[in-house]
Amino acid sequence: MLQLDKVCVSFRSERQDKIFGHTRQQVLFDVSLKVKKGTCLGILGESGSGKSTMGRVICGLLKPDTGEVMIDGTSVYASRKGRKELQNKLSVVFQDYTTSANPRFRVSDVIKEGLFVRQRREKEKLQYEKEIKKLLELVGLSEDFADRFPHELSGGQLQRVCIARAVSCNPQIVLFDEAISSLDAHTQVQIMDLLLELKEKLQLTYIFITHDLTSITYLCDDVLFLYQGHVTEYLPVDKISQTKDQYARKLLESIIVFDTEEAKTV
Ligand SMILES: Nc1ncnc2c1ncn2[C@@H]1O[C@H](COP(=O)(O)OP(=O)(O)OP(=O)(O)O)[C@@H](O)[C@H]1O
Repeated sequence: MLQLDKVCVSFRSERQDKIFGHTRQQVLFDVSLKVKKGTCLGILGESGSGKSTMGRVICGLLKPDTGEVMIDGTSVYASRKGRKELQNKLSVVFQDYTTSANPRFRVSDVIKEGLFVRQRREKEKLQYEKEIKKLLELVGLSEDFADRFPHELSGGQLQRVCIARAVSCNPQIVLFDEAISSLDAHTQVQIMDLLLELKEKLQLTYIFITHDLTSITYLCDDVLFLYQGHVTEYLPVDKISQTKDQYARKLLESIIVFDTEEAKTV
């Protein structure tokens, strides 16, 4: 359903040795991937590996230098129709829930942002109050939250509201860019359980960008390892232990406790 084919991205950077000179720094090199309907693809890489750049390309915000992004057979960047198609089908949840929800909006207004999109697209008059109550319930919040402001919510609760906004416009795909990284470990697990539940209930497809391998193994079907802008490994999560890629192995070794003689004597 969503496909990237040999995507390359570079940014202009100023040259230190010339007053008016500039070069281009390449950030993504021939990145290709395919997200199958109803699955969750994890994109894993350390800081600066190009994950968010890839996220921006996927959600239609950054046109690649070369390569193609396709949604259901339509090229996203070739025409306005392609971008529209993507906007209709994809929602995004960002890491920074505090800035992605307007602090002057009540929770009901935050969720309404997504409902407006749905109403415009489906040309159908929505009953906002009823829809907001339904969406709050869907993400595990009571209807009393509708009148609160973002600063009156915990991080986990506010991220639930952002998730409600993301699904309120009936997307097919949701892209999560480090969406649980700022939460404490316990809340992370609760949100991941919610995401698994929503994926089933609403038949969603996920793209989950993170630097955390544990959340990939909890949520994802496939994983793509990104290292300095290159895809170094791309495989099903249940085959992850078979990877020969050095970078992937290094990450795996950081979370797997090996049964060594040394460990036994401790
Ligand atoms: N708009 C931009 N202009 C110039 N360089 C950029 C721009 N956006 C990103 N970069 C550079 O691209 C590289 C990859 O950045 P990106 O934010 O995609 O990495 P990341 O893997 O998401 O890192 P993090 O996990 O720390 O957010 C970095 O070297 C960054 O400085």
